[in-house]
Amino acid sequence: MSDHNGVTVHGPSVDRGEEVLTPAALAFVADLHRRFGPRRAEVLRRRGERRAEIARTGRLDFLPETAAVREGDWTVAEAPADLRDRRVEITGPTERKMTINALNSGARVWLADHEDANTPTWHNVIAGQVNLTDAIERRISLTTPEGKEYRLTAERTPAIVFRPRGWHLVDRHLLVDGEPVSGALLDFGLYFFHNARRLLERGSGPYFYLPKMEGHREARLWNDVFTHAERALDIPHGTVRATALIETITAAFEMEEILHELREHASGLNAGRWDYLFSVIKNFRDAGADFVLPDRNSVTMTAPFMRAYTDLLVRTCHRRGAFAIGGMAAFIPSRRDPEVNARAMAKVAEDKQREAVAGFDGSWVAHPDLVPVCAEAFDAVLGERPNQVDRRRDDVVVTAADLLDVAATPGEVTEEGLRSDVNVGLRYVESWLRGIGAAALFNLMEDVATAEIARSQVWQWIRNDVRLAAGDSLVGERVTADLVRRVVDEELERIRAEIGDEAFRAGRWRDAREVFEEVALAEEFVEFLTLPACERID
Ligand SMILES: CC(=O)SCCNC(=O)CCNC(=O)[C@H](O)C(C)(C)COP(=O)(O)OP(=O)(O)OC[C@H]1O[C@@H](n2cnc3c(N)ncnc32)[C@H](O)[C@@H]1OP(=O)(O)O
Ligand SMILES: O=CC(=O)O
Ligand SMILES: [Mg+2]
Repeated sequence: MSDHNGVTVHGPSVDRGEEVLTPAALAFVADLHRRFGPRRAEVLRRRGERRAEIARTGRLDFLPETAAVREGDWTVAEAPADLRDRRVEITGPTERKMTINALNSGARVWLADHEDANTPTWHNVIAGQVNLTDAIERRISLTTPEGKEYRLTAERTPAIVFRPRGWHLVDRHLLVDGEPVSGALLDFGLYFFHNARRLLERGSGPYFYLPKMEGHREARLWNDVFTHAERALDIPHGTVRATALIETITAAFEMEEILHELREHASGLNAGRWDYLFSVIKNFRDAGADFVLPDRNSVTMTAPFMRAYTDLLVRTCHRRGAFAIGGMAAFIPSRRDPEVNARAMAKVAEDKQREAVAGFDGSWVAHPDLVPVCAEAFDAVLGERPNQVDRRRDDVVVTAADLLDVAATPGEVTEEGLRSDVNVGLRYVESWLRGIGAAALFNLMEDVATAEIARSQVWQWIRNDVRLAAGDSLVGERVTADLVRRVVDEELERIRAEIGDEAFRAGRWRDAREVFEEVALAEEFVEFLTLPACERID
């Protein structure tokens, strides 16, 4: 533990951590926290107010007070050279091996993730920053304990777009005046402090993905953080480029306003489909049967409310000269099982083709083997053009009712769906608690966002007296907290039988069960599963 000018570092020691946690970098982060912490608290308070309003009315609408922004004539800043072609973006945590693999993947952009795919252990947070700087310096290499060598082989590496944590999380490993620092400001501050100038010198820039925002005031806060940070380090205004994830239902009603707030720093919007589904469930959890979603794996991007959301996103972006970036198809290829591999390739190809045809300028993949699949889908539509921002989608008309038309989603709630939510929820939380924030489970990518859907839909089914429409032993049963506890017992037993007693004992299954039951069953809905889970790391 070290204490300097009101900044206390509590985290365990991390190899080369002193390169990241320099007195000047800590002072920069502390200044951000002191300056913007109260506004962060204010935006979080507003989230609570808005949610109370949704609970009261069961509705949401476009904001009357910002109509002039939606109707006005404005565009976002021009794209820097290395962000003009974003047709394939690979995402992943900043762990060293994956960093090198992502940089060698052939993607145009690497989303270096400290949000959905990352457990914020102190090691992950700080080692991730070490890896990022090494990556930018092109001096990153690794020899694994098994003797496998990793180094940069790609001549052209992807532009790095760093995703800091969202506004909701704090990091107890670093206290500013005795208060845990905002995770968002810590991640942003360290990355910007160490790398903004380095990136500029290499013909790139400090680029960010902004996660889990719920409205334009949160975008204004980020924009003010960028402006201040640029000024503080004497970096030209507008150097930062931010892509805002539209991954909450409230933000979907403020896409124009979010881009407008960020316009001098904006690069585009991304359709973060998994958190979006979570947000729909969370916000309308007590709005009755019309908002109850069927089994998680049966909700697809062709559901009318998802189609409305993505069409509106493309229309909004292209009207404002901004990039529209697609989301993550969950299917993960397998280098061991050709059948699983072929299915993943086909499913991802279908998803990326749909996005390219709808007007997106590029999209995400979760695995290096999917880079060519996404590239092919976008090459077919873009050809030699770097993007299709000039393709206006003025034909799209999306109303509030379209965005909220959850009831038209086909599918059922089944025993298989319930068991899958419980089994995947437990496995994912267990993995997260061990510091691994993204996992392939049953050949699907699971991260915080997908796990949030699993637990929140269980919560919602219980509150809405849902009965299981199909299944073996449980068909016709009403989903209750007791039933879910029984399923938790059975699924944990299944996992124990599969991995063996020894591995089960060595895992974090008891903690995983406690966290899962808290976030799926507690009377009072827990806002984010990572809040109780963070109490159990380091
Ligand atoms: C909702 C959202 O926010 S989506 C964005 C956040 N989520 C993510 O970023 C998930 C990213 N993807 C991943 O983390 C991984 O692909 C997983 C965990 C799903 C699967 O990983 P694995 O089980 O290691 O897959 P697999 O064994 O097939 O990997 C093969 C190789 O590709 C590498 N690899 C897999 N995914 C990635 C990735 N996203 N970035 C870099 N390298 C990767 C592996 O490290 C492995 O390398 P190696 O052969 O040198 O050992
Ligand atoms: O961050 C992306 C999502 O789908 O959630
Ligand atoms: Mg997300």
